[in-house]
Amino acid sequence: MKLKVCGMNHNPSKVAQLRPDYLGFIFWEPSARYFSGDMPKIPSQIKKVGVFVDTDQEYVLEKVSQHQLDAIQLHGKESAKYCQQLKNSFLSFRAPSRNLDIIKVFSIKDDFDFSILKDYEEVCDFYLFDTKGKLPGGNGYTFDWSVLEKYPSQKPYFLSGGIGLESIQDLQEFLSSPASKNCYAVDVNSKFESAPGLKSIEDLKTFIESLNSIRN
Ligand SMILES: O=C(O)c1ccccc1N[C@@H]1O[C@H](COP(=O)(O)O)[C@@H](O)[C@H]1O
Repeated sequence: MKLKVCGMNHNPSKVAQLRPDYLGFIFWEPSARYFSGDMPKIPSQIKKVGVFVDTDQEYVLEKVSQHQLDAIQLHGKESAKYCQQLKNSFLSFRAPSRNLDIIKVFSIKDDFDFSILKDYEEVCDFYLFDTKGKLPGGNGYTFDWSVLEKYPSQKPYFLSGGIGLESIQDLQEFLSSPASKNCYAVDVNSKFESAPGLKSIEDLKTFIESLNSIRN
């Protein structure tokens, strides 16, 4: 099980020392976690993810290039066509040896119509399931993960939305259930903060230890 820590702002280098698989940077200006600084040096094995919400493709590509992003997380209502166009544009301006993964987010309230995924199957690399809330993301609430029992795809997905230290037992149960078959990564954000964008290193350490014990 991979781990993504999102909403990097004030202490990304400290979080990077914990060696998560992914670090997320929010490029949606209204967010309290909006990242506008210089990218610190991050070990190359940690993938840098840019999080965008219904924005111009030029802006996305500019950030990809400026910060050498490895993946983009599309956290709005981006269409499958938008995802395809982004991938094509990226391929046309980047050396083919570099990759850009597209993570398309879908927000879940009580139930979810998985038929919507059909259009995205060919044009993104991962899905991410978050909780529907007032904001596009970072709401800090979990959704009922049993919805994923009906997940119809083989595509790996990130499990997100309000995951915190108190979620460990639920995670353990979920990850040993058939519903988690294609769960590729756990994504954490606001539940590990003492202020927006300032991650609690001690809490993350505790979480990583627990996640590792579930993984083994
Ligand atoms: O965190 C934000 O401010 C944010 C703003 C706009 C889009 C996405 C955002 N965060 C993403 O939301 C999920 C869930 O976060 P949480 O655990 O509920 O706080 C996470 O993937 C973040 O990348």
